[in-house]
Amino acid sequence: MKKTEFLKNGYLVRDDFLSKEQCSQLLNHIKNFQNSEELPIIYRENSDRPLHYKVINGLQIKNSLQEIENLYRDRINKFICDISNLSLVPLNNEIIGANVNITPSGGTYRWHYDRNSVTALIYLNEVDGGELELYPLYRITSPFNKFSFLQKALDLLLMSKPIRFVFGKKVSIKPIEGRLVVMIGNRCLHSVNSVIGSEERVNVVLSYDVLDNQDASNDNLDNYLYTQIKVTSSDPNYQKEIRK
Ligand SMILES: O=C(O)CCC(=O)C(=O)O
Ligand SMILES: [Fe+2]
Repeated sequence: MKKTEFLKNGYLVRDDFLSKEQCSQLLNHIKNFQNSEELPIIYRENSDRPLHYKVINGLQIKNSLQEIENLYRDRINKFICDISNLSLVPLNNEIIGANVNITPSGGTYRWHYDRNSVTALIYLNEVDGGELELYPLYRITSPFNKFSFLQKALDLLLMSKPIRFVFGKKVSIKPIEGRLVVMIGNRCLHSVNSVIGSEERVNVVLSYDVLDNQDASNDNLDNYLYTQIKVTSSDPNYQKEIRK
C-alpha cells in the first residue's frame, strides 16, 4: 500500500478542525468538571524539562465529558484512519486512551515518546508559550525490542540536548484554538515548552494503536502521569521487561 503524506512526514497539522464555538463549549465543560472535582498538580522533576501539569483521565472523560469521548471514538478515529491508511483503534486501557491536559502558567511536558503509535492533539485555546516541540520520526528503534535497556540507552542518547541540537530538526507548533495535530507518537520525540502568562493551556490528547499492539500497561508510568505517588524508576516509560 502507498505510504501516505502523514506517514512520510510523521505528523500533520490541521487548523480549524474544531470551530471557536465547539472549543468554548468544551472549555466550559472542562471548567465545570474542574469545579466539581479538584485536579492535583502533577510535578515530576526532570533534568531537562519537568512534567508539570494537571490531567483529566479517560475514565473521568467517559463518565463526565461525553463530547470528548465521542470525538475519540468517532470523528477523530475516522480521520486518523483516513490519513494513515491504517486500522487504528482506541486503546483498551481506558484511563490512558483519552485525556485532557491542563498546563498552568510555567507548566511544561517532559521530552518523551508515547507508548501508543498515533496520537491526536486538539488545542482548545491560544496561550503564549506552551508550544508543542517535536522532532518528527527521530527515534531509532532497536531491532531487539526484547532488550528494553538497549532501546532506553538509544532513546536517552538521542534525547540529550547536544545530540538533538546537532542531529535533530525541531518543529515548533503553537497551541491555537481549534488546531489539530496528529503525530506518530512513538516515533516523534516531543515535549511542551513552558506556558507564559496567567492562562492555563488546555488540550485534548487522544491515543490510538493498531489492534494487535494493545498492551500498553505500565503501572509505574500510570502512577507517574496521573497521580502524585512517588515513583522509583528514573524514567517510568521503560520497564525492566517489555511486555509485548
Ligand atoms: O500537550 C501537548 O501538546 C502534548 C502532550 C503529550 O505529549 C502527551 O500527553 O503525551
Ligand atoms: Fe506525548
